[in-house]
Amino acid sequence: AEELHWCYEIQVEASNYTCLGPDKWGEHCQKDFQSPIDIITNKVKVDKNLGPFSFSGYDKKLEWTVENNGHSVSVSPITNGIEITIAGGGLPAQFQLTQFHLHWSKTMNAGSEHSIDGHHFAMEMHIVHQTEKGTLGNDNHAQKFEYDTAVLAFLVKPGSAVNEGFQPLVEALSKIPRPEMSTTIGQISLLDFLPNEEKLRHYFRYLGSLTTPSCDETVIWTVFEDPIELHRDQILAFSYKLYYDEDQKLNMTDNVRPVQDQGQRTVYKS
Ligand SMILES: Nc1nc(-c2ccc(Cl)c(S(N)(=O)=O)c2)cs1
Ligand SMILES: [Zn+2]
Repeated sequence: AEELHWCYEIQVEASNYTCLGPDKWGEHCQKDFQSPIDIITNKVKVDKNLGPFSFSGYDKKLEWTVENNGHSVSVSPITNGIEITIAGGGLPAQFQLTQFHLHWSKTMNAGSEHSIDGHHFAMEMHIVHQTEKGTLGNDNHAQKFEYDTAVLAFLVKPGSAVNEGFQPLVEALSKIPRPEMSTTIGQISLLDFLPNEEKLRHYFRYLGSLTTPSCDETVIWTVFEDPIELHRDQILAFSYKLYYDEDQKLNMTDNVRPVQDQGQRTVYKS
């Protein structure tokens, strides 16, 4: 079964069991510090070191590549040299943006990977940043750290208004129905996709993993408390315009890993 590719539960049966669902994912996926988790708000601990983030390049209007990668829609900056970075927010270093992508469902309370007090949202957007693994400070008091990935997670709920910032991405979806298809969108900034900055002060923080194989336990997770609002039709477009398969038989939807045990981990809040 090793040569079988990983997939989400909704694909297992549809693919005639020729792919490995979440309970069978290999590599690090069966270990104890996995993501996503259910965030139980009355158990979180306030950490006063969790200050505001500093975003650099988030306001830059850029071209972006939008790709159907068979598991999600992945949006990467065409930067020609411009670095988009985050720092602060209790992070141990500065991290560079690599891509953002989303998870979603047709069911408005089943499309997020993290849940808050057992409640799932319609979608979840992950903005993925990397830093070179290594040490902080000079080597006599080097602080080694293994967490080389920082993901900013935004929950999405259906609202009454169209979210104009998302329209270019929503309209691009019909151009990339099948895996490996890509297109470009642009002159857009990351800020166009985010709630306005004063809403970015309230967040949860915990240490976990990639929510897709190889599930490396190298991720510093930030889950913002305030959801993004998209119109219901914008949310549904992801499930209706995108497919998991070449034959366009299986809508790309429910690309959501089930929540994992929190174990002895503490969730902090800003
Ligand atoms: N092939 C694919 N890779 C991903 C991916 C890559 C890096 C990361 Cl950090 C994540 S996640 N969901 O943990 O944010 C997902 C999605 S689909
Ligand atoms: Zn993700």
